[in-house]
Amino acid sequence: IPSLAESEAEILLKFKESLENTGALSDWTNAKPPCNGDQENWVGIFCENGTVWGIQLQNMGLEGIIDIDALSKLVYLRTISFMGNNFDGPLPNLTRLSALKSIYLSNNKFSGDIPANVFSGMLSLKKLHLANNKFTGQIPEALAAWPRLKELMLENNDFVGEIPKFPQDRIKSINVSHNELVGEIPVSLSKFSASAFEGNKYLCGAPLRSCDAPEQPSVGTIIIVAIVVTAAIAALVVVVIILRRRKQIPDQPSAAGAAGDAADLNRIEQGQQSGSGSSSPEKSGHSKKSDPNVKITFLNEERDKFDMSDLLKASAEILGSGVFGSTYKAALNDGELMVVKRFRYMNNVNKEEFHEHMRRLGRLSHPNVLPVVGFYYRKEEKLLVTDYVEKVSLAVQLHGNRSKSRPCPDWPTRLRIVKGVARGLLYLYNELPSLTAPHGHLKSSNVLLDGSYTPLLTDYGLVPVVNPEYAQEHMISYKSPEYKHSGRITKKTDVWSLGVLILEILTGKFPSNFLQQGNGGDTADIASWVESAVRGGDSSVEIFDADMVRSERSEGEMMKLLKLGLNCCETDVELRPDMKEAVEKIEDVQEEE
Ligand SMILES: Nc1ncnc2c1ncn2[C@@H]1O[C@H](COP(=O)(O)OP(=O)(O)OP(=O)(O)O)[C@@H](O)[C@H]1O
Repeated sequence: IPSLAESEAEILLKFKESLENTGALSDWTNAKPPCNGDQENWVGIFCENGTVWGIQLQNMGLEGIIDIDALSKLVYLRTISFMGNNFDGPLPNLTRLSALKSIYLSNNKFSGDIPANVFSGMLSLKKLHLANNKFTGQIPEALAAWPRLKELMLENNDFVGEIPKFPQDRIKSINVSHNELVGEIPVSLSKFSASAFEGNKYLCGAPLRSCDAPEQPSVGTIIIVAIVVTAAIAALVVVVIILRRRKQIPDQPSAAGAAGDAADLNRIEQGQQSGSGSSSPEKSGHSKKSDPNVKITFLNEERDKFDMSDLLKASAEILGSGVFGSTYKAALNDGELMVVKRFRYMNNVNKEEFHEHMRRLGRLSHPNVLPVVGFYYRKEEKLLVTDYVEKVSLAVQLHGNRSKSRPCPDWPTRLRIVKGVARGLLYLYNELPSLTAPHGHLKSSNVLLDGSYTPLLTDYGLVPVVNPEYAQEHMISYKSPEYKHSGRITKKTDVWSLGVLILEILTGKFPSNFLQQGNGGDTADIASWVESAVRGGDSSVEIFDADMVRSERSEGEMMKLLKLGLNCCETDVELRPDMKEAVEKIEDVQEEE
């Protein structure tokens, strides 16, 4: 439509006039219209049928005024992104852009309160990204009423007050971390990970600490609480047994064991409370003891360098709560950061077998596998100790708050992450051949990234020790199509998890957001979504993460990896590559053609 295209050029040039530092927009001139059909002639413009449907001017050093009046004349405009520029002052009055589906204004210098009515009438709004600015005041309550709002990214601002009460299942992705929010997290948001809410000192409720729980226990307290609770239960069992004996009910087979347990637990409790926590390495093995009862077993002599009393005393900050329990970060005296993860529901094997399995895990050594440094064993609960990994998880990196120290990973970084994950997995396959799913719980929160974005796998090799019913309900392998169809996991189940992870990395979409029951009882998943988008000929802009910086010459390789991800997700296990083949194909993908 030439006349419309011309007028769009005029509108956009008018829009450019109020911007400053527009060096990056040098091809915005009258020499060519912004769109020819679906072809974009101007940088940062997305076209469809000769009209502009999107403007994405990211990381261009732009400042000045965003001319909403001009933008409101672009009748087909549905998405705007001005992320990563230097815009400041109050949020522009977006009310006139009522057809917008996505607004990305993160990583600027906007400030001030957001007027309550600024989004009024924006009934199509699906995604609102205002992270890493200096907004103040309340999060507008009206956002909770927008029928289509799915993604809300408000992290790293100075928002105050309570989080609006979003209806159940409306929001698919949220981050309000590092603000000044207070009060209880609405129940409708409690399913999101703690990282979406952390950094708000007075915010509480699931997935953060309960509103009346203390904030930072020490690691020692965590252990003591676990022991005391267990001891109390055991003592209760003993009392019941004694009472039953008095009534001359014949002994139950478990009585002696339970009484022994209780005595043992009481000893441990006393030992723990009076124990100095000083340590001396045990000559015959790699274990280190502080007293006869409470001991963390160290799995690697070279790492056997910190004193257990350091760890017990260290104040532990909760990092989040997963399906097995909470994970804590603890700083030792010398500043070294450790992570202690509590595991419940881990009684599938007896103590000796558990120790043996941990020793197997402790022997692993690969640049993409986070070693288990040590563990603490109680029948009812285990603690696993690992190093703290600086950039936290891939999940946080992909879906969490963005800042200078945590920028959105670009395509080369994402490809390196996929390759590292693949190498780590292949290593686990080679070293743990007896396990059906050597990882078993692969997902983006279990891929940690170090300072140079090297991925490190964690929570691997646990399927054999987790109680089967619990594993079936909660571990990633048991969400696979083959488990749903045949009740079995196979050697290709981790390949499926790898496929899902690849799709998540490329699309920037969180797989669990797709796990809702469809009408026919079918479970929608990220692979079906990607597959139908590819089949339907959706543009790469719509499929790949819009925030992922890449060059034009990388699109072909990105598509190659996407298709490989889909292949790994094949419902029919026969059609999936095995781990070795999958990794070989991943190694073939290049940054650019
Ligand atoms: N060693 C570590 N260093 C830094 N962050 C970690 C470390 N281990 C776990 N985390 C982070 O702590 C948070 C809580 O982890 P946790 O393992 O308890 O839950 P999860 O990974 O979300 O779920 P699951 O229990 O199913 O693995 C996650 O964001 C995770 O990425």
